[in-house]
Amino acid sequence: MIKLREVSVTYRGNLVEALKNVTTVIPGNMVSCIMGPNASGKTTMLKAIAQLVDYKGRIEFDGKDAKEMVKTLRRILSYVSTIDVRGLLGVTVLDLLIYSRYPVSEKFLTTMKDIEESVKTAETLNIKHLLHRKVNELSSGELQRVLLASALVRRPEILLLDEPESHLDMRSKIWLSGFLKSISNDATIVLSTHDPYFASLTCDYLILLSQGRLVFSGPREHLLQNPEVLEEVYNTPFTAVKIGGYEVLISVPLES
Ligand SMILES: Nc1ncnc2c1ncn2[C@@H]1O[C@H](COP(=O)(O)OP(=O)(O)OP(=O)(O)O)[C@@H](O)[C@H]1O
Repeated sequence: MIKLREVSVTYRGNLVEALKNVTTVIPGNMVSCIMGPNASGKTTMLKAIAQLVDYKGRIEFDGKDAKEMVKTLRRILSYVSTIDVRGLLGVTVLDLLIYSRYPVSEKFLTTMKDIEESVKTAETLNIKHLLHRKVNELSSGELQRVLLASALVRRPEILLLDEPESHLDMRSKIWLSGFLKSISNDATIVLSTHDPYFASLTCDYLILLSQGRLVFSGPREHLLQNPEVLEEVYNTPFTAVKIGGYEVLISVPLES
């Protein structure tokens, strides 16, 4: 369980207030989604949880202050954002996966276990054929899978994903949704997304931000029954529809 208590983040001195007094609880061993319009603070919230930005307030992992467990978090937490790796010129996918194991690797040098785990993870995510390709030459969708692999290769207990479904085609999105659900028994997963369909298909728990403030946090069913919460934040109509017996949220004009 991750607890945020009155967490605030500012940038550029105090000029930009990206997160304002956010208090919420993110359940363990589930998939949680952070939603909200552009610039509402989703990435900042993930980065605060990952201890990648300074914040006021308190973040706890299972009751322990995150600021006192930074070393442990390097081992048990993976944070993934597409933007961060675009500059990795010449690095192969296999290099990236092995490098990503560094915090959990047994020795300073690469071990056979690191290589085996990297190949195994690549197999699981159907990217074995990409292992010797250069990261900066991949398509955006290929890169998205590779990044997920780089996060999973160290078997994290906490997995933070910034817009993991972006750039994925529909079939891959559905695959990703099922995959994340299938591993959520063993990991606490928090992702940010712009896609209400993907969020309602994938997440057990939803968090909604608007202009840095928490507007809603609770089980997905609650938001499905009250889509007007989303409508107010996005200023656009949302509705819950049943597809194949599964209820999801979509955003479409209700009347023409
Ligand atoms: N490094 C930074 N320096 C200054 N301002 C920043 C920085 N990072 C984010 N911000 C600002 O903080 C606010 C929240 O940004 P953030 O990236 O967290 O939003 P977001 O909800 O993830 O946005 P998007 O959906 O557009 O990706 C925005 O106003 C943004 O301009």
